[in-house]
Amino acid sequence: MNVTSVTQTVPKIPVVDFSQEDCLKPGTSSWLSVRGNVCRALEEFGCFMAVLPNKVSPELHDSMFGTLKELFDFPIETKVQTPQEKPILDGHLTGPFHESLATGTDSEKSRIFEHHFWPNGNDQYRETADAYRKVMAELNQVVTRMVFENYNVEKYLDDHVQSIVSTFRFMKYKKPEKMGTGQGLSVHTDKTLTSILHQNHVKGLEIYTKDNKWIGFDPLPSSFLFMASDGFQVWSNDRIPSCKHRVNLKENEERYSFGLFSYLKGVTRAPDELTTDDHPVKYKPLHMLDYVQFYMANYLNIGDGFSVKEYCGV
Ligand SMILES: O=C(O)CCC(=O)C(=O)O
Ligand SMILES: [Fe+2]
Repeated sequence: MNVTSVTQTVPKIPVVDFSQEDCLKPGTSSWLSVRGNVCRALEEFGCFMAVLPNKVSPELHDSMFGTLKELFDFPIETKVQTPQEKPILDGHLTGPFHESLATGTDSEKSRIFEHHFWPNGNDQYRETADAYRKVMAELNQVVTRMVFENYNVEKYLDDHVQSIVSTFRFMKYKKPEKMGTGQGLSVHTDKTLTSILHQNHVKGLEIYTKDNKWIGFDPLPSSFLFMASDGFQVWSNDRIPSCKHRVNLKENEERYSFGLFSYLKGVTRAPDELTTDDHPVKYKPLHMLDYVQFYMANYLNIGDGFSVKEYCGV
């Protein structure tokens, strides 16, 4: 009898290294090589781990998580009064295992958020949050440009970028009381265009692959998880899948994370170039801010797994 050895390959979240000089400069050879890696990863996984050691120092990382602990330690009365505007993308939210605090990213909203918690301001919070927000917004712009170039639709890039509106959201997860799949955040895709996440050392974020496997995100102090979300799936006419993920808490420590969640104002639709006879249009035009409000208002009935295909698929 022949014994055949079977090698099982465990998929891994693709890692894209942004440390090479010039890779953030369009047209350079390192830009083109990173662009290839980014676009392959997005089409295959809907996400990738971006490593930016030159942009995020361990000191910045530690300072941010120090200030986030202080933020979540405010009394619940202060947290629930976090300023919130319509359409609701900011403010305080709670779930059974986590809570989040979110602020708009423009300077006025950032100032109001900071002064809600610290009436005299807080330099550590402001400086670290600003530094992260800048790096994450730059990463968002760079990746968006790479994707538009990849599909030869750069002519739409400026209008697209001008319509992006973002929220900066901080999250704290309790220590798990018991082991359980999905404890933390259950399986979902984000109702955003893109989400960029950063976290402390406590693992738990997992992404779902095309071949039905869950893979864990192994963070580094200088890494972000870049996720394409529902809006990108609609825009790309299904070429880039919305990354399905969950938070599965297993470590006996509090987990902190934060993200830049970006939306497109107005209507999102695939460019004509991405809707062809052999790839016909898959979605009705999507008004993303209405979609988010619909999801939040109907959450109890439609649940976490509600997809953009159910909302506006043709
Ligand atoms: O905390 C994380 O790492 C993930 C958060 C998340 O998936 C979300 O807020 O939609
Ligand atoms: Fe998410």
